Amino acid sequence: MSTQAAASHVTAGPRRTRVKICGLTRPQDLDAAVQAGADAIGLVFYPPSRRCLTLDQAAALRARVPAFVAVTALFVNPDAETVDRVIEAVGPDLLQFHGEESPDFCAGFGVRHLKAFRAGSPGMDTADGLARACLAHDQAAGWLFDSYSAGYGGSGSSFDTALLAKVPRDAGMPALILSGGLKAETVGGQIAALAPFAVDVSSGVESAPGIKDPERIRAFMRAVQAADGWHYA
Ligand SMILES: O=C(O)c1ccccc1N[C@@H]1O[C@H](COP(=O)(O)O)[C@@H](O)[C@H]1O
Repeated sequence: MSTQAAASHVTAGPRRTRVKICGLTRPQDLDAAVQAGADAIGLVFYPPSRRCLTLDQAAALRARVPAFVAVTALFVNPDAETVDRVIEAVGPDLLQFHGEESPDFCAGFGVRHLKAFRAGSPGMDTADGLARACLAHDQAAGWLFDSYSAGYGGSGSSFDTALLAKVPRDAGMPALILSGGLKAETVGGQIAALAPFAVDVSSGVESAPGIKDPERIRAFMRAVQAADGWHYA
């Protein structure tokens, strides 16, 4: 192999798209996600959601999570006391904000956070508008893109990813996390087209809201690995 060919092989070699499985409510689902290789799991603290947990339920799930798997606590326009109580009782590695929270609010808890954006919502219905919204949240560890649908997320619906065209992708910027209606059948195409840092799924690996399906979790993980170019036996 020539030097040039070897260099291009190294540059174009397999990458690894991180995977977050969100909306876990049962220990067996958490175990299935961890065993399938999830990098992160999400616990929902938004009372209208059928995936919403009590502090005791969340603490019990959190206790099953092994080292090197990150735990995210998801909120929609919470008050600060609610976030503090979750941090105290559950000890999440990351907070995930899905509402209209301000940059200062998101950054005010001493825990790293993801800011979710509903792509297509007013002000975020053009590539420029969405990029502007992101840049206001430059203290986030990641920008998570979800669809604009009734409620605040977890709906299983997708969005026009052309809206992501102007989101900054430079090193040192918050990670681009693709979400919204992903499933095993579609995630590979999205990874090929957009090369997100991570993908986040909830409805697409469920048999009913809040009830994960272990085979759908495994199929999703296999689809991500195949898109990345990893081939496991
Ligand atoms: O899961 C929920 O119930 C939820 C409620 C409110 C805001 C966000 C929620 N979930 C997140 O939405 C995205 C997309 O989920 P889906 O795969 O389309 O179902 C994902 O980040 C969930 O964590």
